[in-house]
Amino acid sequence: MIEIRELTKRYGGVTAVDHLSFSVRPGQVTGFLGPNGAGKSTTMRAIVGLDRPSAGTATVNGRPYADHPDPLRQVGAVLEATPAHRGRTAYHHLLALARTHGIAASRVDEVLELTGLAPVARRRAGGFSLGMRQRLGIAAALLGDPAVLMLDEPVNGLDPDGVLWLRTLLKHLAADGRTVLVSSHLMSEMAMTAQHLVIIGRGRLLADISTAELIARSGVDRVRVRSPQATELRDLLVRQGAAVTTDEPGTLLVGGLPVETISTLARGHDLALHELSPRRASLEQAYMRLTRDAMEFSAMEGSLP
Ligand SMILES: Nc1ncnc2c1ncn2[C@@H]1O[C@H](COP(=O)(O)OP(=O)(O)OP(=O)(O)O)[C@@H](O)[C@H]1O
Repeated sequence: MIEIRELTKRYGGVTAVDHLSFSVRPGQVTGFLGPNGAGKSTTMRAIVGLDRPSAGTATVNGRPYADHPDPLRQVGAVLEATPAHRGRTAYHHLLALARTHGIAASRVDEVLELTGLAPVARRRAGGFSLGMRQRLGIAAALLGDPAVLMLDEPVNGLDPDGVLWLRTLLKHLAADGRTVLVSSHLMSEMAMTAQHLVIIGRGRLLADISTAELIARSGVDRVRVRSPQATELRDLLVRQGAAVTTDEPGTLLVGGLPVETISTLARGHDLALHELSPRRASLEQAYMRLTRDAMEFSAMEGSLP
């Protein structure tokens, strides 16, 4: 469990994180979302004690990270993809880490298998691609078999196979009862990986919500209707107060009337329907709306005398 309470971090005149509070619970993947510069990395650095908060607290399993006698067994963190000594092989990099943290050497082979690095374990990390370095960072984070796993933008540099692999791995780790926090600026990726979402903008909390609920709240925006009598149908729907637009001949996008009403009206006027499909505002749109509003709000605040 990670608990952030009223966390604030200022760098000179810049407030990177602003009275932020949220909890990350075990048993599910939590996506940490926000546009570039929202404060995700700063928050994650504060969680592992790399950044000292200006105010507020960040605790892991009830204590600040630095107060744990066995931090590598508490939290596995992948904050940037440059962890390894370039001249060392992947195996020796992990072995050195294991030795300095009292972890059995046999665990090195386990994490190499888990991350798909076993075939390149004897190659020098200096020659690794960005994707391989990401995997090596994840292997290091998993060494202590930690209860909490935290990854900052781990998808960067991974190819589509790697993205799918990571998504599956994170879900398994969470299903085993671990706390998994993973940051991204891509809502589409997080919607497929995370069961819960914490969304921030300009260092402030915008939403702390289950992915399912955010999808449900995105709601039905409009109904797409196709008809060989689209013009008559459009006039009819407008008379009923609908907002109707057209993006291709014979097709209407109808706002303000439910599917049932459109169907009943068309039947009552003998108008044929070839398609009647509700369109959900995409999650991406819901996310953009949420973060854009935060930006505008902050811009307005900034312009006040
Ligand atoms: N060491 C630092 N010194 C000064 N300003 C910083 C420092 N670290 C971060 N910032 C500023 O704090 C704000 C938040 O940055 P942060 O890197 O935490 O955001 P982020 O959400 O992780 O963004 P990104 O997705 O671009 O990595 C930004 O305005 C950034 O310029």
